Amino acid sequence: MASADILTPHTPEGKEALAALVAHPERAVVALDFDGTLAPIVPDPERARAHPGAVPALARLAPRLAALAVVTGRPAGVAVRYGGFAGVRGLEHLVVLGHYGAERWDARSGEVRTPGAHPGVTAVRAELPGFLDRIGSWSGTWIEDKGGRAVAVHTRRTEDPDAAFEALRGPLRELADRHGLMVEPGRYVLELRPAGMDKGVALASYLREVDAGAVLYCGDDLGDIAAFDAVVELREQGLPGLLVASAGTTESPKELTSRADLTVPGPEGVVAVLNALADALE
Ligand SMILES: O=P(O)(O)OC[C@H]1O[C@H](O[C@H]2O[C@H](CO)[C@@H](O)[C@H](O)[C@H]2O)[C@H](O)[C@@H](O)[C@@H]1O
Repeated sequence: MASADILTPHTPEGKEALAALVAHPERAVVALDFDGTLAPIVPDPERARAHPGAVPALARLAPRLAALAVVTGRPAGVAVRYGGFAGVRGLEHLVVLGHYGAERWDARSGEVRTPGAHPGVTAVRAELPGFLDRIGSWSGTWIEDKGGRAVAVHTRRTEDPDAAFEALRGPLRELADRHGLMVEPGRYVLELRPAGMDKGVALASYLREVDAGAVLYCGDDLGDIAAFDAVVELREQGLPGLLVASAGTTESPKELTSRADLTVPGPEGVVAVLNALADALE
């Protein structure tokens, strides 16, 4: 992929934000989602790993920026492990906002700050296997235990992931309601987690914290729409923002791609964008 060509937003807002980012990288924040953006989608969520070009590209870019963040639905520590983000030269100031922003890992300290287990999640973790048996969920439906802050039910490995996903929506909503949780839908995954935090709230608060002068946000899934919306709102208040969708498969949600200033083909395209930006800043 030709390096400079990929970094070509098609909207005036995107072009303006890219110009602001290149003019003052020392005030800019680059924030990216993990699965589907930095890591290719794979059938087994425990085998997801960052694209081999992702960490080198992030490490090239980070020293030129005000801040670099990964904003993910994963527990922060899991994203750090699967991403290979710890102890990397150039990523000494990386921040990973996990569980949609409820958790935070700082490369500086190497520690995760977490609000601890939520009683509703604890109850659902215990109830879920029996619940899925009782409702007769599709064979291949898989529970991802994400610790005390969320539990996810995946249908990618069933015979008909769409049908299995649709069949689960109603029952899981009812289960979540009963335990004071919300259902976060994603790419063949329905996640039960506490309300009150999303990637938009997390991103906006982080941008305020570092006094960002411009932002690039890149994501691939429904959970990233809150971050896209936050950037659109901040743009209206004068903060230049570039929205990048990691897409190119039939799974890419239109609600996300239609809001993007730039759409690139999956993690490979994201790595190309990061390298093109690093080239522009060098
Ligand atoms: O916010 P993200 O970093 O994008 O995390 C969202 C969810 O991603 C993971 O599931 C997705 O990726 C899996 C591995 O490629 C794939 O098998 C699955 O179908 C996708 O939905 C993760 O397992 C979830 O916990 C995250 O919430």
